[in-house]
Amino acid sequence: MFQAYNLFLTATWAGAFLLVAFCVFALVKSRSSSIRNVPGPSPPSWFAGHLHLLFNSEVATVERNCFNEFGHTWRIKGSLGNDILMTADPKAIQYILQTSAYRFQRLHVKRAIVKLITGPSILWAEHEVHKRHRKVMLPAFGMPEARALSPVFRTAVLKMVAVWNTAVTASKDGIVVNMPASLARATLDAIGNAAFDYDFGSVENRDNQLANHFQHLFQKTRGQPSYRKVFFENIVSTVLPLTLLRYLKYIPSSGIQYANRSLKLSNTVAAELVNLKQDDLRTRNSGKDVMTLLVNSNNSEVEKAKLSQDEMLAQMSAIMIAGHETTSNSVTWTLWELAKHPDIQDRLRSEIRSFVFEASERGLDAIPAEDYEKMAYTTAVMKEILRYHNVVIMVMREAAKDCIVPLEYPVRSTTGERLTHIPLQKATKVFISLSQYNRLTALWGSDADAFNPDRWLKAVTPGTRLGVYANLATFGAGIHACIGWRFAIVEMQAFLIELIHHFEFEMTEEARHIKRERAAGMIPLVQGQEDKGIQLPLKVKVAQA
Ligand code: HEM
Repeated sequence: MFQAYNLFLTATWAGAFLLVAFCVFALVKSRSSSIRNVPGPSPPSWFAGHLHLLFNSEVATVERNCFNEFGHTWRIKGSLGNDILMTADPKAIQYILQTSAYRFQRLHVKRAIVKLITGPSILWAEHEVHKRHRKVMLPAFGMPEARALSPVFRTAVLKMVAVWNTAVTASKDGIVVNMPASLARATLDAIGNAAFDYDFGSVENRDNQLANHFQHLFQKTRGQPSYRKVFFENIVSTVLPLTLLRYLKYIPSSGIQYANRSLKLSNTVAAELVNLKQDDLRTRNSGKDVMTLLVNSNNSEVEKAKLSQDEMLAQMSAIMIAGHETTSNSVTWTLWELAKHPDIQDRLRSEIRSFVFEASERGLDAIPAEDYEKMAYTTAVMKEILRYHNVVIMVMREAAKDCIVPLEYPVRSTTGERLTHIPLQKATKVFISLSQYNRLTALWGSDADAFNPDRWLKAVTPGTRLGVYANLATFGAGIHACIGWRFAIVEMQAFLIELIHHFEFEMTEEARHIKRERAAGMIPLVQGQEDKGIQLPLKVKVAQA
C-alpha cells in the first residue's frame, strides 16, 4: 500500500515536472520567436491562444477584424504562446504557395489526420513523394479530360432534377429542399462516375455503405473542433515528430475510429476498381474516368516514378474527399445568392435558355462543354461565387527551413518599425487567409464586399497573378494548387445549367438566417438551429417557360 502510494507520488511529481518544463520551454520559445514583433490581437488565454476562437467563429470574422486593425499580415497565438503568422498579403501568398513553395510544407499534424482518412495520398504527400504523385495524376485532370466528363456530370444532376420534378409537380406551391444535403448526394454520384466509373447511386437513396460513410465524414472527423481537440492538435503538432503521429489511429476517439472505418471501406472498393480497370485495360485501352487515366499514366511511368498499390488506392479517397463537398457547397452558395437576387437569377436563366435553344437548333440535346466559356454571364456568376464564397477558407503551412517572406503591404511592428519583410524560423506556422485575399479592395474594387457578377464582365485585371483560375485564391496556388479545379468548374456549370433551366429558387425564412461556418470547408448553418447540422433550405418551383 505504502509502496503504491510512493509510486503514485513519484509519477505525479514527474508529470508535474514535465508539464512545468514544457511550459518553460514554450515560454522561452515564444520569447525568441522571429515574428514576436508582428502586430496581432491579444489571445483570450496563454494556454489556448486564438485557435479555438478562430475555428469556432463565423467564417472570416476573426480574419476580417485582424485585417481591419493590423493590415494585410498579423500574428495570432497558438496554444502555450506559440506564434502563428496570418496573411492575406498577395506577395506573401505568392512567395509561400508559389515561388518558394518547397521552403514550406503542410502542418504535420494535419498530414497525419489526412493519412488516417485517405492513406498515403496526394493530400498527404510532401516534397519528392508529392512531385511523383502529382506527375502521375496531372494528365487525368486537364481541360479536355474535364470537358469529356460533362455528360457524366449532367447525368448526375438530371437524376436529381427528376426527383425534384416529381415532388414539385405534386405540390401546389413548390417544395422546400435542404440544398447542401441534396447537392452533396448528386456531386458524390458525379465524382464517383467521373473519377472511377463507379455509381454510388446516392441520389436514388440506394443503400451504399461507402456513400453513407462519405456523407458524414467531415462532420464526424472534423466538425467544429472542441476546445480540447484544438488544444491537443496544437500541442501535438508542436512537440511530436511525424513518425510518432502514425500511432494516432489507435486513439479510441469516435472521430478517429470513424476515419479508420472509412479508409478500410474505401480501400476495399478502390482495390476492386483498380483490379477491374487493370483487367479492362489489358483488353481495351479506353475509358474517360480518372481512374482509367491514372492506371494508364502509372503504367507508362518508369518503375521508380510510379505510384505503389497503396498510393493508388489512397488517391480514390483523396479525390472523393477533396472533390465532392467542395463542389456541392459551392453550388449551394450559388443558389442562395440567386434566391437573394432574383434579378441575377432571371438574367442567368435567360442566358442559359438561349444557349439551350441554340444547341437544340444544332440537333444537340445539351450545351456542349466546349461552349461553356462562351456563356459570359454564367461564367461571371461562377467566378463571383468562387470569389465571394470560397469554400476552402484558408490553407496552413509551416516553414521547412528559415526564410524571409516579402510583403506587398508593409505592416507596422509592435516596436514601431515598418516591416517590408518578415523573417520566419523553421517550423513557424503560417495561415493563409484565402477568403480575406478574395475580398481585398485593392484587387477587386471598392465593392469587394458585395456580390456582383457584373464585375467580371468588365476587364478584371488585379495586379497580382495568383493561383490557377481568374487570379482567385479559391483553388490555392503553386505546387499544391487544386488538381481538380477544371473538374470543379465544368461540374458546377453543368449543374447550374440544368438547375436554373428547370427551376426557380426562392428564399425561405431559415435561408434569411444563414451563418457561414467552418468545418473542413465552409458550410451553411441556420442560426438557432446549429444542432441540426448543415442546412440551407430554399423553396424550389418549376421555372416558367
Ligand atoms: C469548388 C471546388 C473546389 C475548391 C474550392 C477546391 C479548393 C482546393 C484548394 C484551396 C486546394 C489547395 C489546398 C492547399 O494548398 O493546401 C485544393 C487541393 C486539392 N484539390 Fe481541390 N477544390 C475543389 C474541387 C476539387 C475537385 C473537384 C477535386 C478532384 C476531382 C479536387 C482535388 C484536389 C486535390 C487532390 C488537391 C491536393 C493537390 C495537391 O496537394 O497537389 N478539388 N483544392
